[in-house]
Amino acid sequence: MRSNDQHQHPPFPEDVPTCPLFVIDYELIKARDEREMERLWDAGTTLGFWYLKNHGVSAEVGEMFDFGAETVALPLEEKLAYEQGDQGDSFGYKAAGSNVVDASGTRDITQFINVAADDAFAWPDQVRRSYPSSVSARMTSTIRPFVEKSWVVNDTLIDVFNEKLGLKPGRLAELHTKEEFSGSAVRVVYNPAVLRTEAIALSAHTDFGSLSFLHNRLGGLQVLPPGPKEWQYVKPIPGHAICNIGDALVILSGGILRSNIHRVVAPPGDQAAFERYSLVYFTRPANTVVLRALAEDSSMIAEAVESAPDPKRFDPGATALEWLTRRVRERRAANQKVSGPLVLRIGLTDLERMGMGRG
Ligand SMILES: O=C(O)CCC(=O)C(=O)O
Ligand SMILES: [Fe+2]
Repeated sequence: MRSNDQHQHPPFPEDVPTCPLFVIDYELIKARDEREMERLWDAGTTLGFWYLKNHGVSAEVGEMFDFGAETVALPLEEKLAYEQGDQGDSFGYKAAGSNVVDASGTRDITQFINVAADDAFAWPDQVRRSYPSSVSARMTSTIRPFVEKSWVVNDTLIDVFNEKLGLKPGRLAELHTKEEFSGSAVRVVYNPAVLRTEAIALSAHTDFGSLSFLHNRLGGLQVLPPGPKEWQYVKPIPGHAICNIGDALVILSGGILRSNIHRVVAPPGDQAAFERYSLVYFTRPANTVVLRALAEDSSMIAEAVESAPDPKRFDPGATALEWLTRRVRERRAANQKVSGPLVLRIGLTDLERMGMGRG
C-alpha cells in the first residue's frame, strides 16, 4: 500500500510507549524570543530531540516525498549504477541489504537516496557525484529549494546553541560554511511494508553530523531515552519536523549538547501494513573541520571537558569528513569482519557494550 499521501494511512496508535518531546516554535526562535531559546537549549542538552513547528518548509517536504517515491520506482539497474559503495561514500543510492542492522550481521531492507547539499547548490554542475535520473528531474524544482530552506532552519537553531555555549557570534556557523565542501545532505529513506513490528529497519545509531531536520508521516522512529528505559516511539505530528543533534555537535560542545540513540522499526499497529518513507536534511561540519571540543573558545565547554569522565571522547582525532566516512563504512555489510563477534558502533558508544547487540 502506498503511504505517500499522508491522509491515507491509519492514525498512530495511542497504546504504544511514546516519548514526549519539547515543541519548539521556529517563528519564536527567528524572533529571538528568550523563553523559546531557553526551551530549545533545554531540549538540546537533555534528550537532544525536539519537534519544530512553523518551520515553513512543509510544501517542499511534500514534494520531496514524491521525489523519494520516484527514485524508489526507478529500475534497480539504474539505481545500482549510483550505489554508494563500500568505501564510506555518503552520497548516492543505498541498496537494500548493503548494511547490517545487528551484531549477528542481519542485512537491512532499507533503501535510501542521499543528495549532497554541495551538488544542490552547484547544479547543473555535479561537484560531488552523479545521481539517478529522478534527481536531475527534481533538482531545480524540488531538491534545491528544500536544501536551501533546511540549511537556513538548521543554521538558525545552531546559532542559538552557539550563543548559549558562550561562543563568539558565528563560531559554529564558521565551521559549517558553504565556502567549503561538507557532508551536508538530504536523504529520503524507504522501507517496504513487509516488516514485522520487531524488525529493525535502521539500526540503533546516533546521527553523525551536527543537526538533523527530519520529517515523518508514519511511526517507526524510536528513541532510547537516557537511563534504563525501553525504546519509545516518536509520534509523527503533521506539520511538525523532528530535530535531533548529531555527534559532531556533541564533540564540539564537549558533551554539553546530546545526541540521542534512535532506530527505525516497522510502523506501529495498523500502520505496519504501509510502506514507509521518511525525509532528513543533515547539517554536517565542513570536511576539514577537526572534530574537537571548542574548549579554547568557551569557558563553559572547557569546564565540561575537564569534568567529563572520559574527555578523550571529545578529541577523536578525526576531521568531519574522516568521521563521516568511517561511520558510513562501518555499517556496510561488506566491511564486517568474518570471524569473531560483530561490534556495531553507535557513534560515541557501541552496541555490544549496551547489551543490545543481539536485540
Ligand atoms: O526514518 C526515520 O524516521 C529516521 C531516519 C534516521 O534516523 C536517519 O536517517 O539517520
Ligand atoms: Fe538518524
